[in-house]
Amino acid sequence: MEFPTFLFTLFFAAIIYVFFNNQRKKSKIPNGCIPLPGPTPLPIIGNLHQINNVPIQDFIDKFSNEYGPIFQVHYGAETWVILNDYEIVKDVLVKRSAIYSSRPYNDATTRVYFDGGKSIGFSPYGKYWRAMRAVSHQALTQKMVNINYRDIIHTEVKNLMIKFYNRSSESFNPTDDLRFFLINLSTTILFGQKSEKLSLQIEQMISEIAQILRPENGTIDKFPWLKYIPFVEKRLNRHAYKARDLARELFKHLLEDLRQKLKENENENSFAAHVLKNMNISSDIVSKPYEDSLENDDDELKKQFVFDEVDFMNLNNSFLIASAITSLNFFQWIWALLANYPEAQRKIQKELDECLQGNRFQTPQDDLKLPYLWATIKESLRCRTGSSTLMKHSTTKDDVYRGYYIPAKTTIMMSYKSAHTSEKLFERPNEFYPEHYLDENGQLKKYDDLRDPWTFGRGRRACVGQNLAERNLITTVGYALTLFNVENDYDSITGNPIKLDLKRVDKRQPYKVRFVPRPGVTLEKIMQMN
Ligand code: HEM
Repeated sequence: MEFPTFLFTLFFAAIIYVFFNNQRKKSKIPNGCIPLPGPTPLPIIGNLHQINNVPIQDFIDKFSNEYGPIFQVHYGAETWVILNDYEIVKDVLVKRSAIYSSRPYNDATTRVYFDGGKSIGFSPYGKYWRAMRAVSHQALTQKMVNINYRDIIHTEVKNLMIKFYNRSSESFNPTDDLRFFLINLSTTILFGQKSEKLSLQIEQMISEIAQILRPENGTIDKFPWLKYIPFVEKRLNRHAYKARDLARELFKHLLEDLRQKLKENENENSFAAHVLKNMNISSDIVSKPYEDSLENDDDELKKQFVFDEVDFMNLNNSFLIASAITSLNFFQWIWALLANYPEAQRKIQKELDECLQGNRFQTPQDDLKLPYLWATIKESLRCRTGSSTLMKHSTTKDDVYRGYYIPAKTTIMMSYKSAHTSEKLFERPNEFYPEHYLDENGQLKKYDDLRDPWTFGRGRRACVGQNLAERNLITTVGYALTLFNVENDYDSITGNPIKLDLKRVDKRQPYKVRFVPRPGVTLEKIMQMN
């Protein structure tokens, strides 16, 4: 068959397949259930004509007004059920988490980059994921973070502060310094090592993987038949293949180094060392997350899961990506926010000065004396999450929720906005107001499942690195405000500060701020402070 004829036949076959598939899905809705509302899809492209290139939050707002807080859209062959109400999101993530805690199978990320879902973040819900999660959790408890990683955080944050001090005569965009700070911090925590070469390799790998992580990316998920055309598949997944090759090379060396280090010192304390000691790794077995996670695996729960080396490397890789990308989002935002709100800085500095007397840095033991700092971190996470929706979830079996039929393997997208900007939950939902998290005595309010930021997720699949992430955020912002006033750039003619447009910062547009040393702060003093 000629190639164009082959393509045409394939295209035609795909139309028929999608058409019949849609009909089949419609007829499968059980009696008494309501079909999910949503814009009418066209054959093959679904709702792409209405949602492609539209910011996710914009179409969520638009369709929610029309169809309510639960609706579906079709990204080509992919169906997303969108939840845009915090009570519903909580129901699904917490009360019905046994059904809603899987991840959709994404061609570039799951199949190519993570070798068929061999990782914690992209594995299906089930036996494999539970075993991954247990190993990770052990290495990231509050206690482990404070005992094992706090010193590393202290050292790396102090180095960052020295960089900021050395640039204190200018206004600058801190993104590059922050990126390398986060990579160095992650590699030191994960593997007990850092170097410029390593940072550059990771930087390259992350920039490739970042191209495929956006929820709306994934042409092959929208048009699955494309993957049967070899050169098209290779081209569409080029970032995933490149990132995978870089990761394999990188982690192979890191694993060799780690094994060598453990021979020399079995008390090696890095995250990877801890995981390697607790993970049952065999060279004979090849785990297959999808097959290994089949339902009815309860009897197997007590048996220790057997992993392979790729699982180990991909677990560490997931942590690297998860920590570097999400934390960078936070840090790109927080300095702009603080520069625009000097009054919040003064309140934080007052409590830092009272607690530390200007001659040391804070430690986890000081946490209770720093409520305004904690409230500011929470409020900045509430005001800006870095993406409109949580990481995609997926259903493990059919469910009927509020009368709607939601079949197994449906992709579930949950919007942060419904909780973060709810007038029912917040006095000033659209303002930066750290007092949202303080009680009448100025103390941090007790954790509240609805009002606390949803930025780390909720339920079984919530961020497993939250303790580490929060320790890092609080330490970095606390150290910075102990040493500096974060100021807006000045207009060179009038000398007036230029207030930043936070909407542009939110869209990751570059901006500049100044880190102006506070009275008495010198390089020598920073070097001496512990
Ligand atoms: C500001 C920093 C961070 C934010 C905002 C953040 C946020 C999130 C969110 C929203 C999820 C998905 C929750 C869900 O699907 O319901 C997640 C998952 C995850 N995070 Fe984080 N994270 C941060 C830092 C970290 C760090 C430092 C680590 C590692 C040490 C980490 C490791 C992970 C992992 C492994 C998962 C996947 C969990 C799973 O699928 O079971 N994160 N994170």
